[in-house]
Amino acid sequence: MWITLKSIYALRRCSTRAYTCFGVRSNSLVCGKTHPKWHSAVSAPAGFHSNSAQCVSRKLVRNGEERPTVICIEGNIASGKTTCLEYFSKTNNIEVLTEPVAKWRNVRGHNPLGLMYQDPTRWGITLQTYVQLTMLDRHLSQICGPVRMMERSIFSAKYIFVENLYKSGKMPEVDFAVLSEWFEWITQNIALPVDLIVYLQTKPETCYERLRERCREEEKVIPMEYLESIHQLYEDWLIKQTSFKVPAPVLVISADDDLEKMLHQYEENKERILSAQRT
Ligand SMILES: Nc1ncnc2c1ncn2[C@@H]1O[C@H](COP(=O)(O)OP(=O)(O)O)[C@@H](O)[C@H]1O
Ligand SMILES: Nc1ccn([C@H]2C[C@H](O)[C@@H](COP(=O)(O)O)O2)c(=O)n1
Repeated sequence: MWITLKSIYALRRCSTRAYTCFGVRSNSLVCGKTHPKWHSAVSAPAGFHSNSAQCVSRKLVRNGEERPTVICIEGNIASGKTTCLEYFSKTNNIEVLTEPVAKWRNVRGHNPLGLMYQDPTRWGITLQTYVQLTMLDRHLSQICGPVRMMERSIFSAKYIFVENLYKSGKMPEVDFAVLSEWFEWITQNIALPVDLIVYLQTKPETCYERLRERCREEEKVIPMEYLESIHQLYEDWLIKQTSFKVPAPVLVISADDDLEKMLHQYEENKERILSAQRT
């Protein structure tokens, strides 16, 4: 099975078992340099699903590059994540990666985000499959500085949005099963390090107001209950820490305040955020 990834990887082998063919390809242009096309042609153990315990760690990792500190900004829809990233983008040596919403609104002329809001049962799987792919691409994209700040993560895509669709009865079980299989394969086989999660904690009411103000066409149908469900899932994941594994320490920033106060809070927390320790 050949897999094409955008970044460079080497397969860290930790077992002396015989391997069959498993390749990783890179075709990306990085800071002006083109990387060799093919990297690492090693293989997965036969039947790796059933005997994966024999291979303690065989994740795909970057090839000799020093990795940056990775900080993910998490929060409800319209909680202020992009605005927060805009603030940090003015700081030297921080690479800011916003969510690829433009792609979710236009993939080869189709709008899976809009379709999902119109008919979540039919199109939830379509949007979330694409979100998973594009978020993976974000996590794996080439390093351009010592600190990377990302809007959300592949983890919240699954633990919050896919979970919400499924739990609310809007995603068929088979769609959820397929997405879960993909997610588990990805996270078990590819190293996706996160060093700090900054959770912008808001009341759902605040998000509702900001959503109305932002007025994104596809989101006009979002009711308050949707924001409440997303809020609850975030709280269970990052505050109570009772639902899913939290991949990094969490810094909670209360984000209901007006813009001026928020910018002040970001300034105050800047050192703490940027000095996140690599795990
Ligand atoms: N602290 C704030 N007070 C009032 N409005 C805000 C604040 N932060 C962001 N906004 C506005 O709310 C909307 C959503 O913010 P945005 O940063 O796009 O949220 P997200 O990226 O989390 O969806 C935008 O119109 C933005 O200008
Ligand atoms: N996995 C995801 C991630 C995001 N969305 C939706 C929610 C919003 O309508 C839009 C962008 O989110 P924002 O950055 O504004 O919080 O994408 C989703 O449905 N599934």
